[in-house]
Amino acid sequence: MAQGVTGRTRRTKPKKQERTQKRKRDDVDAEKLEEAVAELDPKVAVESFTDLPLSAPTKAGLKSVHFTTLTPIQAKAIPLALKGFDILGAAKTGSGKTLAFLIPVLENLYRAQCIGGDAGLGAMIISPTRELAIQIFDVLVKVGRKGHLFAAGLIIGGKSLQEERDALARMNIVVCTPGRILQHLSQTAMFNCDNLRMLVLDEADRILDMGFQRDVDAIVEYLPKERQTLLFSATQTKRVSDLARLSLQDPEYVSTADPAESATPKTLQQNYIVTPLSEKLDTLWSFIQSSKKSKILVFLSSGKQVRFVYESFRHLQPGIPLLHLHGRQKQTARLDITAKFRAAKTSCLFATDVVARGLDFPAVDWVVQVDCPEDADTYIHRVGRTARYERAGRAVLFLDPSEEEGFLSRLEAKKVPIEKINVRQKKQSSIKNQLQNMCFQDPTLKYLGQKAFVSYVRSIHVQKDKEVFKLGELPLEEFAASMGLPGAPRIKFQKGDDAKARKNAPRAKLSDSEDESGEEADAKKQDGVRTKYDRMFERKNQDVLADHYAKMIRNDDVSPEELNNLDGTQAEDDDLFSVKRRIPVSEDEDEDEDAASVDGDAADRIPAGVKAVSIPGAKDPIILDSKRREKLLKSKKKLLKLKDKGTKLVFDDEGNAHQIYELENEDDFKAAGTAEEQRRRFLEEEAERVKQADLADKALAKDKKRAKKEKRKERERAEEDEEEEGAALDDGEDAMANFIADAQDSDEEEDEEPEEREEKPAKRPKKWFEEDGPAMKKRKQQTEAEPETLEDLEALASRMLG
Ligand SMILES: Nc1ncnc2c1ncn2[C@@H]1O[C@H](COP(=O)(O)OP(=O)(O)OP(=O)(O)O)[C@@H](O)[C@H]1O
Repeated sequence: MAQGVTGRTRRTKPKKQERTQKRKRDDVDAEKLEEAVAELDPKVAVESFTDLPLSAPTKAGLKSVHFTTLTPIQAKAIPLALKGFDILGAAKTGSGKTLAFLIPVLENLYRAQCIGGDAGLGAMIISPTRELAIQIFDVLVKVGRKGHLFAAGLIIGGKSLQEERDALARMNIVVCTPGRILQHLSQTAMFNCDNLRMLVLDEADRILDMGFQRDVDAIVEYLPKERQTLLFSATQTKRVSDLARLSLQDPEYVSTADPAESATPKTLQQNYIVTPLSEKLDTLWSFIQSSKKSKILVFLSSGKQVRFVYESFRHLQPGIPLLHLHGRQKQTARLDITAKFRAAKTSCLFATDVVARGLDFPAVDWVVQVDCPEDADTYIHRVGRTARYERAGRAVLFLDPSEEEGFLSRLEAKKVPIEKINVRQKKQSSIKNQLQNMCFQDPTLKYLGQKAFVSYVRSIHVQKDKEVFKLGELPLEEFAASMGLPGAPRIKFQKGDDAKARKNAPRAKLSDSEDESGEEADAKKQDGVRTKYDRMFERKNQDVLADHYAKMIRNDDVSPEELNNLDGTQAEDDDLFSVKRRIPVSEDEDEDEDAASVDGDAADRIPAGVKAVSIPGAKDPIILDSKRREKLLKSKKKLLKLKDKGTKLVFDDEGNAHQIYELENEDDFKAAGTAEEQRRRFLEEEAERVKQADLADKALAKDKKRAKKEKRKERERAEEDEEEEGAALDDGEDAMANFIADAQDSDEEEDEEPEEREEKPAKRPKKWFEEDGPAMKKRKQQTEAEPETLEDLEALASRMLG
């Protein structure tokens, strides 16, 4: 089959003459198949693909992927779909629904000889997420590549409209996401779907729900009414209104689920634990610690939660490769991460519901739901990422005591067999102090934590099921403390906030709203009025975060050690995830001569082609990737900064050095209380110190704001005085005077408040993580670059599609 990836159709070899001959043979085949399909009795059970009237290329494709027996949903749905019925297909997660619609798509278009550029678009397959669309496309290519001549492509965005447009014009089968295909339908003059024969909605209930409602209704308007429609999902919609929207004609409801049975696979073991919100992170950490040799998928409620948990756990070096995925990452990063998780033997992926549906990650051992899903259907899809197609798997759900009763009743209604288990107290460890320490030392992590907190609370606020999600009963202060935050950030809720609409909003839009909401935590005034200063403060923080995150996503999604692990060579646990800090360099100081050489160990970590020198006493070698760094070596004063500060030691009578604490008098130590008391006191003091530092930060910001306000008032007063004086001037002079005053004002404003300008945040000194040397640039090019050309994307997709 000819395949195109996000923007162009790519044809496989057969030369023109061979193709024409093949088309003739196919015509004959198609006619024979048509007769065979007409005679096919869908009530007669079929077991093997060879029992079905399928074309030779499809049979060969199935053989090449070693599929011989049909799964129950395939056995029921394929014969009906071949005969042209509209279908509502429902079967458990991992039961083979993808082929249940792909085989009929290939076959029905084949029999109709809807092949080649002139035939036009014959089938449209819509998926709710890009990842799932790619996976469907992957299966289509695998099954269709043994001799089918269709042109198939992916339209999921991440590519210029023009390139996608050109490709669409030649496609016979398109796999797409709703938003992007609608964009083409409404903006591409030459794109028409008059010949469309089949519409398929995978995860149909999701596509038909509130979030995609408008897009889907608009898409359907462009499609011919006379067509075959196939809807598939593990949690199927049967709402008449939904079916009417799609103009389904007497659809056949095909389900393999026994109504008395659960919609979850039998091979899945499901448990829940009750853990207060404030202990969730501790429980998750302890869980990961006890499952280091597993492949784990952890669901959290928002991208910000995912980012915070991933970043903080990474710093804590859990001894298992960590990955994270959410809808606001760039497409290339998302594809890369799904590919890595697919290939991994042991790994822990923190993700939002962007991977809850349809994705077929092989051999996931555990699905952990740290944040309660919005409803039972989401629960079913999430746990469905494990125990796929006859394999075993385990799922565990964390519930706050306030959620337990409500959510269990929702699961019971869906007959989900779930049992309570308790956490072994011996295995439970707390990371609260480490998180507190990390947030204190690293403001970026603190901001992330605050954003994560706010987004979590918002996600609870917007939940529709108030019997499960009771914001008032959640221990929010304790939750903030458990994340290492010095207090619970203040939150202002927006009216009419629609979680699903936000979920489906384009990435760019989302990041706007996200940034706005996130920073409310610190920056919004109690009366809700946002000043220029507030905006400036928000912008600065976003700036730090955005850059920091961009870098982390580009460089550190998987550390080299993690990559090793993914390759199967397990590194030492305690070597995992070390964060390599960059060496800070200040610009202006005296210079002097000094130099050194690289030590062997450090040299291993330096990319080939980059010069590096080590400084005696300094932890890391300096990478000579710029003139500035070379200059640095000439300044003794600067070099001093790079050396270790040293440790204070005390010498005993024999002249032996000791750490200070070693020489503390035992009686003194005992007098200060038990070790546990001292530890608790120390932690309390430290927590207080963090709180005070935070208050001081806020007070400072307040003072600055007041000073600025004063200045502005003074200036306004001066302007008023000037205006009064200038009133005596004649008209011409007056206009000129005003003009000059305006110009001066704007200059002044620039000098005084440059950071208040909306367009560009003030340039700030580079941080340790913002090195921009050649090595970095090269790495950036390799890892972060949004694919600019079609070839980039094709290369990427071909990696995905194997
Ligand atoms: N006939 C078959 N024989 C063997 N394996 C199959 C067959 N059909 C599908 N599979 C395998 O079963 C797994 C699950 O299939 P698929 O992803 O289509 O499930 P699904 O029902 O769509 O799941 P979900 O509800 O999560 O989307 C895949 O790994 C697929 O390769």
